[in-house]
Amino acid sequence: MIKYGFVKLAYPKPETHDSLSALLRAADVFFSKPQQFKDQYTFGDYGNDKGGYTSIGVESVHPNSGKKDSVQNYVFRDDSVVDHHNPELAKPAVAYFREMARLTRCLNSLSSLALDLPLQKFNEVTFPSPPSDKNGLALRIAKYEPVEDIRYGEHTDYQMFTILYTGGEEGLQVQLPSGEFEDVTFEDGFVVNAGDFWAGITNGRWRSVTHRVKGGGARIAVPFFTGPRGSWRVTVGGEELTAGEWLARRLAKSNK
Ligand SMILES: O=C(O)CCC(=O)C(=O)O
Ligand SMILES: [Fe+2]
Repeated sequence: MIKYGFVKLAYPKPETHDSLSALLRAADVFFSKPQQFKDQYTFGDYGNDKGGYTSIGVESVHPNSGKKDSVQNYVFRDDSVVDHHNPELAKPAVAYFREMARLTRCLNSLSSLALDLPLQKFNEVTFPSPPSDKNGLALRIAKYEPVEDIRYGEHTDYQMFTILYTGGEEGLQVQLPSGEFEDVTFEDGFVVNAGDFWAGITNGRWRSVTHRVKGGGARIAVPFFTGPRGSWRVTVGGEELTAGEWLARRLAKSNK
């Protein structure tokens, strides 16, 4: 986290891998459906509160590049309000979302220990009890087109952690402190990226890592984003604002 802004994490338990496999099978089926079928699950811009489908050529994740990414996505923002979603995808997605929420609790506690902070500090803001405003958790299932060009522009992730399944195929590249981009693959688990909030939380000790997806064969990746309730106050690049304001600002840019 200090030098590279990411770590590799082996599957914590077999159930995680099983629920991921079920999700990948359902995703394969969903993305192979006709465009008109998939479009009925679009509920707004990428990043909207209901989640759902975003077609190819909508997202533009590199801030200010204006270049559209060669990817289609399906997003779940919740593990309970799912009636509007594609049912075949929602079933395994909810199970996987819950696995990821459990893993998020572990990573949050581990972070507190590493930073010498109260053990439940990050869990209290990610999973407030009773639930107050919306947290930043989101499951993204991304199907990349087989193209030679960069398929997902360079960016940092917006919030706390990204627990990313990349499969064994090349695609993900992270920027090293030297400025070079290096291929990262990990078949037996997740790549966990640090997002934009950590630098403010740790006084600059942990950094968010710039990464992108290079060209290659068709590929599915499954990032799970973790983030606090929207009203939590954060500092990003010297500016103090709420987590929700920062997330909305970054998402708005990625829809341009
Ligand atoms: O597809 C990948 O490996 C990376 C995805 C990513 O960077 C993201 O969703 O923020
Ligand atoms: Fe990312």
